[in-house]
Amino acid sequence: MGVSTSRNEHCRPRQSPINIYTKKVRYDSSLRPLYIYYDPKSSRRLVNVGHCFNVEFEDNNDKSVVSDGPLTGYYRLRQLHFHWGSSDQDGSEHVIDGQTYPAELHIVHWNAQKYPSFDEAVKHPDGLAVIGVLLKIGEANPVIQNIINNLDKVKTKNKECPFTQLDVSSLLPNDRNYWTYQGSLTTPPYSECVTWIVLQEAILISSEQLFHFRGLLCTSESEKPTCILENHRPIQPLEARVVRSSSK
Ligand SMILES: COc1ccc2c(ccc[n+]2C(=O)c2ccc(S(N)(=O)=O)cc2)c1
Ligand SMILES: [Zn+2]
Repeated sequence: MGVSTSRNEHCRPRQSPINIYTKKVRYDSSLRPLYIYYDPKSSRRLVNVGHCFNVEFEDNNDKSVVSDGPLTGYYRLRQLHFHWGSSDQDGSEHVIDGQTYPAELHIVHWNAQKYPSFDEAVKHPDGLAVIGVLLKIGEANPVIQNIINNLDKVKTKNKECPFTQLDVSSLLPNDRNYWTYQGSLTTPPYSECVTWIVLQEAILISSEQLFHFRGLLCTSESEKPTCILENHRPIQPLEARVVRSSSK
Protein backbone atom coordinates (compact mmCIF):
# COMPACT_ATOMS: atom_id res chain seq x y z
CA MET A 1 0.00 0.00 0.00
CA GLY A 2 1.46 3.41 -0.97
CA VAL A 3 2.27 5.91 1.75
CA SER A 4 -0.28 8.76 1.52
CA THR A 5 1.42 12.13 1.52
CA SER A 6 -0.20 15.09 3.25
CA ARG A 7 0.79 17.25 0.25
CA ASN A 8 -1.73 16.48 -2.49
CA GLU A 9 0.24 16.79 -5.72
CA HIS A 10 -2.85 18.10 -7.51
CA CYS A 11 -3.43 20.85 -4.96
CA ARG A 12 -2.86 24.30 -6.48
CA PRO A 13 -4.74 26.62 -4.09
CA ARG A 14 -3.67 29.99 -5.49
CA GLN A 15 -3.99 30.02 -9.26
CA SER A 16 -4.64 33.07 -11.46
CA PRO A 17 -6.57 34.68 -13.07
CA ILE A 18 -9.88 34.74 -11.16
CA ASN A 19 -13.32 36.30 -11.40
CA ILE A 20 -13.42 39.20 -8.92
CA TYR A 21 -16.96 39.23 -7.50
CA THR A 22 -17.10 42.81 -6.18
CA LYS A 23 -19.87 42.02 -3.69
CA LYS A 24 -17.57 39.51 -1.97
CA VAL A 25 -14.36 41.55 -1.78
CA ARG A 26 -13.35 42.71 1.69
CA TYR A 27 -12.49 46.39 2.23
CA ASP A 28 -9.25 46.41 4.26
CA SER A 29 -8.48 49.78 5.89
CA SER A 30 -4.93 48.59 6.62
CA LEU A 31 -4.15 48.55 2.87
CA ARG A 32 -1.99 51.58 2.03
CA PRO A 33 -2.02 53.59 -1.20
CA LEU A 34 0.34 52.16 -3.83
CA TYR A 35 3.74 53.88 -4.13
CA ILE A 36 4.68 53.66 -7.80
CA TYR A 37 7.73 55.29 -9.36
CA TYR A 38 8.78 54.46 -12.94
CA ASP A 39 11.80 56.11 -14.59
CA PRO A 40 11.32 56.29 -18.40
CA LYS A 41 15.09 55.77 -18.71
CA SER A 42 14.59 52.19 -17.36
CA SER A 43 12.96 50.85 -20.52
CA ARG A 44 15.34 48.79 -22.65
CA ARG A 45 13.78 46.62 -25.36
CA LEU A 46 10.69 45.14 -26.98
CA VAL A 47 10.74 41.32 -27.34
CA ASN A 48 8.42 38.85 -29.09
CA VAL A 49 8.38 35.99 -26.55
CA GLY A 50 6.15 33.77 -28.64
CA HIS A 51 2.86 33.96 -26.77
CA CYS A 52 3.00 37.76 -26.45
CA PHE A 53 5.41 40.71 -26.57
CA ASN A 54 7.26 42.10 -23.53
CA VAL A 55 8.63 45.56 -22.93
CA GLU A 56 11.66 44.79 -20.75
CA PHE A 57 13.30 47.14 -18.27
CA GLU A 58 16.69 47.47 -16.64
CA ASP A 59 16.22 45.87 -13.22
CA ASN A 60 19.74 46.07 -11.75
CA ASN A 61 18.82 49.21 -9.78
CA ASP A 62 15.88 50.66 -7.85
CA LYS A 63 14.93 53.43 -10.29
CA SER A 64 11.55 51.90 -11.17
CA VAL A 65 9.71 50.30 -8.25
CA VAL A 66 6.36 49.64 -6.63
CA SER A 67 5.94 49.48 -2.85
CA ASP A 68 3.36 50.01 -0.07
CA GLY A 69 -0.19 48.95 -1.01
CA PRO A 70 -0.44 45.30 0.13
CA LEU A 71 3.30 44.83 -0.23
CA THR A 72 6.14 44.43 2.26
CA GLY A 73 9.35 45.97 0.97
CA TYR A 74 9.85 47.15 -2.60
CA TYR A 75 9.51 45.39 -5.92
CA ARG A 76 11.56 46.28 -9.00
CA LEU A 77 9.95 46.74 -12.44
CA ARG A 78 11.03 43.89 -14.76
CA GLN A 79 8.70 43.79 -17.78
CA LEU A 80 5.21 44.57 -19.00
CA HIS A 81 3.01 42.74 -21.49
CA PHE A 82 -0.59 42.42 -22.58
CA HIS A 83 -3.18 39.67 -22.91
CA TRP A 84 -5.85 39.90 -25.58
CA GLY A 85 -8.61 37.90 -27.31
CA SER A 86 -9.53 36.91 -30.87
CA SER A 87 -12.31 39.53 -30.75
CA ASP A 88 -13.13 42.60 -28.64
CA GLN A 89 -15.60 40.48 -26.64
CA ASP A 90 -12.94 38.93 -24.41
CA GLY A 91 -9.19 38.92 -23.89
CA SER A 92 -8.66 40.02 -20.30
CA GLU A 93 -7.46 37.46 -17.77
CA HIS A 94 -9.19 38.84 -14.70
CA VAL A 95 -12.97 39.04 -14.97
CA ILE A 96 -15.03 41.50 -12.90
CA ASP A 97 -18.48 40.30 -11.81
CA GLY A 98 -18.47 37.97 -14.79
CA GLN A 99 -17.60 40.81 -17.17
CA THR A 100 -14.67 40.14 -19.51
CA TYR A 101 -12.67 43.02 -20.98
CA PRO A 102 -10.99 43.08 -24.43
CA ALA A 103 -7.46 43.11 -23.00
CA GLU A 104 -5.35 43.36 -19.84
CA LEU A 105 -1.96 44.95 -19.13
CA HIS A 106 0.41 43.21 -16.69
CA ILE A 107 3.24 45.21 -15.12
CA VAL A 108 5.61 42.66 -13.57
CA HIS A 109 7.85 43.45 -10.57
CA TRP A 110 10.04 41.24 -8.34
CA ASN A 111 10.90 41.44 -4.63
CA ALA A 112 14.38 42.92 -4.80
CA GLN A 113 14.44 43.68 -1.07
CA LYS A 114 14.33 39.96 -0.26
CA TYR A 115 15.70 38.06 -3.29
CA PRO A 116 18.88 38.44 -5.38
CA SER A 117 17.23 38.00 -8.79
CA PHE A 118 13.96 37.59 -10.69
CA ASP A 119 14.66 33.89 -11.31
CA GLU A 120 15.10 33.33 -7.56
CA ALA A 121 12.05 35.45 -6.70
CA VAL A 122 9.66 33.31 -8.82
CA LYS A 123 10.43 30.37 -6.49
CA HIS A 124 8.86 32.14 -3.47
CA PRO A 125 5.25 32.96 -2.50
CA ASP A 126 6.13 36.67 -2.09
CA GLY A 127 8.45 36.80 -5.06
CA LEU A 128 6.48 38.86 -7.60
CA ALA A 129 3.98 41.72 -7.61
CA VAL A 130 1.99 42.17 -10.82
CA ILE A 131 -0.19 45.24 -11.40
CA GLY A 132 -3.10 44.26 -13.63
CA VAL A 133 -4.84 47.02 -15.61
CA LEU A 134 -8.03 46.21 -17.51
CA LEU A 135 -8.46 47.74 -20.98
CA LYS A 136 -11.79 48.83 -22.49
CA ILE A 137 -12.59 49.98 -26.04
CA GLY A 138 -12.35 53.75 -26.60
CA GLU A 139 -10.21 56.22 -28.47
CA ALA A 140 -6.67 55.18 -29.42
CA ASN A 141 -4.15 55.12 -26.59
CA PRO A 142 -1.10 57.20 -27.62
CA VAL A 143 1.32 55.31 -25.36
CA ILE A 144 0.16 51.93 -26.69
CA GLN A 145 0.42 53.40 -30.23
CA ASN A 146 4.10 54.07 -29.49
CA ILE A 147 4.53 50.33 -28.79
CA ILE A 148 2.44 49.29 -31.84
CA ASN A 149 4.62 51.48 -34.10
CA ASN A 150 7.49 49.13 -33.22
CA LEU A 151 5.69 45.77 -33.42
CA ASP A 152 6.71 45.25 -37.06
CA LYS A 153 10.33 45.08 -35.84
CA VAL A 154 9.46 42.12 -33.56
CA LYS A 155 6.89 40.40 -35.79
CA THR A 156 8.30 36.89 -35.38
CA LYS A 157 9.16 34.83 -32.30
CA ASN A 158 12.36 35.79 -30.39
CA LYS A 159 12.89 38.99 -32.37
CA GLU A 160 13.73 42.05 -30.27
CA CYS A 161 14.46 45.71 -30.80
CA PRO A 162 15.64 48.59 -28.61
CA PHE A 163 12.75 50.36 -26.92
CA THR A 164 13.60 53.26 -24.63
CA GLN A 165 11.86 56.20 -23.01
CA LEU A 166 8.57 54.39 -22.30
CA ASP A 167 6.81 56.26 -19.49
CA VAL A 168 4.89 53.39 -17.85
CA SER A 169 3.11 55.79 -15.45
CA SER A 170 1.26 57.25 -18.45
CA LEU A 171 -0.33 53.80 -18.95
CA LEU A 172 -1.94 53.90 -15.49
CA PRO A 173 -5.43 55.25 -14.76
CA ASN A 174 -5.81 58.26 -12.44
CA ASP A 175 -7.68 56.21 -9.83
CA ARG A 176 -5.14 53.94 -8.08
CA ASN A 177 -7.68 52.00 -6.00
CA TYR A 178 -7.11 48.26 -6.35
CA TRP A 179 -8.19 44.74 -5.49
CA THR A 180 -5.46 42.43 -4.22
CA TYR A 181 -5.08 38.68 -3.66
CA GLN A 182 -2.39 35.98 -3.58
CA GLY A 183 -2.12 34.19 -6.94
CA SER A 184 0.12 32.78 -9.64
CA LEU A 185 1.73 33.31 -13.02
CA THR A 186 -0.97 32.92 -15.68
CA THR A 187 1.41 31.16 -18.09
CA PRO A 188 3.52 28.03 -17.53
CA PRO A 189 5.01 27.20 -15.01
CA TYR A 190 2.00 28.83 -13.23
CA SER A 191 4.25 29.42 -10.18
CA GLU A 192 2.27 30.52 -7.10
CA CYS A 193 4.53 33.51 -6.47
CA VAL A 194 2.40 36.56 -7.35
CA THR A 195 0.76 39.21 -5.19
CA TRP A 196 -1.86 40.47 -7.65
CA ILE A 197 -2.82 44.15 -7.61
CA VAL A 198 -5.72 44.69 -10.04
CA LEU A 199 -6.62 48.36 -10.55
CA GLN A 200 -10.32 49.17 -10.28
CA GLU A 201 -10.33 51.70 -13.15
CA ALA A 202 -9.79 50.53 -16.74
CA ILE A 203 -7.70 52.37 -19.36
CA LEU A 204 -8.62 52.85 -23.03
CA ILE A 205 -7.46 51.06 -26.18
CA SER A 206 -9.00 51.30 -29.67
CA SER A 207 -10.36 48.37 -31.64
CA GLU A 208 -7.77 49.08 -34.38
CA GLN A 209 -4.93 48.93 -31.85
CA LEU A 210 -6.16 45.53 -30.63
CA PHE A 211 -6.29 44.40 -34.26
CA HIS A 212 -2.54 45.13 -34.48
CA PHE A 213 -1.82 42.99 -31.38
CA ARG A 214 -3.48 40.02 -33.15
CA GLY A 215 -1.14 40.43 -36.12
CA LEU A 216 1.90 39.49 -34.04
CA LEU A 217 3.31 36.07 -34.99
CA CYS A 218 4.04 33.22 -32.53
CA THR A 219 6.17 31.52 -35.20
CA SER A 220 9.80 32.20 -36.07
CA GLU A 221 10.91 33.60 -39.46
CA SER A 222 11.50 30.13 -40.96
CA GLU A 223 8.09 28.71 -39.96
CA LYS A 224 4.66 29.06 -41.58
CA PRO A 225 3.25 32.32 -40.10
CA THR A 226 0.73 31.85 -37.26
CA CYS A 227 -0.81 34.86 -35.48
CA ILE A 228 -1.19 35.28 -31.72
CA LEU A 229 -4.96 35.69 -31.97
CA GLU A 230 -5.48 35.26 -28.23
CA ASN A 231 -3.33 34.58 -25.19
CA HIS A 232 -5.51 34.80 -22.08
CA ARG A 233 -5.86 31.99 -19.51
CA PRO A 234 -9.34 30.94 -18.34
CA ILE A 235 -10.36 31.95 -14.79
CA GLN A 236 -9.32 29.60 -11.98
CA PRO A 237 -11.07 28.50 -8.74
CA LEU A 238 -10.90 31.07 -5.91
CA GLU A 239 -10.46 28.20 -3.37
CA ALA A 240 -10.03 29.52 0.20
CA ARG A 241 -8.95 33.01 -0.87
CA VAL A 242 -10.57 36.38 -0.14
CA VAL A 243 -9.96 39.37 -2.44
CA ARG A 244 -9.27 42.57 -0.51
CA SER A 245 -10.14 46.07 -1.71
CA SER A 246 -8.36 49.36 -0.98
CA SER A 247 -11.69 51.19 -1.35
CA LYS A 248 -15.15 50.76 0.19
C1 LIG B 1 10.95 29.99 -13.57
O1 LIG B 1 10.39 29.83 -14.83
C2 LIG B 1 9.73 30.88 -15.37
C3 LIG B 1 9.37 32.01 -14.64
C4 LIG B 1 8.69 33.04 -15.24
C5 LIG B 1 8.36 32.98 -16.59
C6 LIG B 1 8.70 31.82 -17.33
C7 LIG B 1 8.34 31.73 -18.69
C8 LIG B 1 7.62 32.75 -19.25
C9 LIG B 1 7.28 33.86 -18.53
N1 LIG B 1 7.70 33.97 -17.24
C10 LIG B 1 7.40 35.15 -16.57
O2 LIG B 1 8.33 35.82 -16.16
C11 LIG B 1 5.99 35.57 -16.38
C12 LIG B 1 4.96 34.72 -16.70
C13 LIG B 1 3.63 35.16 -16.49
C14 LIG B 1 3.39 36.42 -15.97
S1 LIG B 1 1.77 36.97 -15.71
N2 LIG B 1 0.91 36.76 -17.03
O3 LIG B 1 1.86 38.38 -15.40
O4 LIG B 1 1.23 36.12 -14.67
C15 LIG B 1 4.45 37.26 -15.64
C16 LIG B 1 5.76 36.82 -15.85
C17 LIG B 1 9.41 30.79 -16.71
ZN1 LIG C 1 0.38 38.40 -17.97
